[in-house]
Amino acid sequence: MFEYLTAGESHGPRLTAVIKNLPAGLRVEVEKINDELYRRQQGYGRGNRMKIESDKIIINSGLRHKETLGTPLSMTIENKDWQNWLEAMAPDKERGAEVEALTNPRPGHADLPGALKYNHRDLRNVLERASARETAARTAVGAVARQFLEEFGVNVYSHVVQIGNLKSENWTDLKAKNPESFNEQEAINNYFEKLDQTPLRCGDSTKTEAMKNLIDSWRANGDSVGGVFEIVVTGLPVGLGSHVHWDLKLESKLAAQLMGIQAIKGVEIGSGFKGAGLPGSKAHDEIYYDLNKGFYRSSNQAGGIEGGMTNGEELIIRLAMKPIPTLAKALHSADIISKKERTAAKERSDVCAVPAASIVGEAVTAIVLAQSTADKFGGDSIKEIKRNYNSYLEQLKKF
Ligand SMILES: Cc1cc2nc3c(=O)[nH]c(=O)nc-3n(C[C@H](O)[C@H](O)[C@H](O)COP(=O)(O)O)c2cc1C
Ligand SMILES: C=C(O[C@@H]1CC(C(=O)O)=C[C@@H](OP(=O)(O)O)[C@H]1O)C(=O)O
Repeated sequence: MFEYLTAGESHGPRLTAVIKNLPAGLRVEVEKINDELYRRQQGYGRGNRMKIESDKIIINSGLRHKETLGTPLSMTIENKDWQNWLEAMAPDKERGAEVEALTNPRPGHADLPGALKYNHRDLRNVLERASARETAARTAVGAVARQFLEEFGVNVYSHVVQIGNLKSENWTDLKAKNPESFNEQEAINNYFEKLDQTPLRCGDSTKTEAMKNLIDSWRANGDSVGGVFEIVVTGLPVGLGSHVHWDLKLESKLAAQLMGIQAIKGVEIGSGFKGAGLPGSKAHDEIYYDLNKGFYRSSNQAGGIEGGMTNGEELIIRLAMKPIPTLAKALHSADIISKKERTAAKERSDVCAVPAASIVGEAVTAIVLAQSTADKFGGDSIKEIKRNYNSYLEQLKKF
């Protein structure tokens, strides 16, 4: 379930997303999809393209009176910038003499390996699809997945924890500070990226302005900057994913799809790389039992996954994003036609897309979790899936 495809070039007419097999009877609010598209566009550090676009979803099939039909859900997002690229990106017109080929590849982008692999002599044939414009379509798919997950009380949050070398505390640090007085809902409200708030939400609000200033200084230098964001998921039941085969493990599904986001170069679950340096006595989450709560843990180093399965604790993921490859002070490159020394192409570009990517990270996480939930509880309608889910909860209660 929730298999999907996206299509579309960055400066083509529109982006398309098709979700192949959703359960019937799922309530989908178009406004909630638009909210996520809006959040993705807000991130601090973006370039001028975001002033042109104002992404809105168009539903083409699969939804009737706000409920899924169990048929393919197809959606499109118009590229407003298309109007400025009618000649350069025309699908069914011969190439005009005025359309210049782009021949100076950018280090760090798909330009050169893509041209060599696909035998293109115009780098635009590669970059148009490599572009993270595509993440708008994935965010729309994620927004549908989120609405499915909400039916099961699952919520996905994110915030920025590092810009350049400037770090802020993460969710695990925050919870460890005052475990006795920790109020989960209050912390969630204070900590995570929201629709109506600053476009760079860092849990440690004292660092938010410093992070923005850092992005501004990289922009002033004609440079770019990367960072790390953290995703936290609440409300997951025990047992999504499986230990029985490598490709059924929840981490392998999460890592594969999250690494599929443009410019993401590292995935960490729970204490991750830091955990590798801890003694075993400090690295694991001791098991307790309470008649009301059932089995629970006093810490969450595992980040909510043990043996490839959710263990009922919060899912905690951190993703490293490299600095944006297009630089105003362009890097050294070589022309693919003349083979002579040239500086890399410098198109209009973002300086930092870590806050924006955190929204894409939420969407992709929601997609993986919706897929895993549908795999475990199966069914053609949302009612059938819920029935299976509720009877599983009963089984856990009686365990
Ligand atoms: C939300 C988002 C916005 C991005 N904006 C830009 C940009 O404006 N300019 C650019 O060169 N790369 C940008 N990137 C990164 C490139 O798309 C990415 O580095 C490129 O496709 C090569 O893929 P790779 O970094 O995964 O190897 C962005 C990535 C994301 C997730
Ligand atoms: C369009 C989006 O991001 C784009 C991602 C991107 C890249 O190379 O990845 C390059 C830029 O495109 P342009 O050259 O048109 O300014 C970004 O604006 C978007 O996120 O919607």
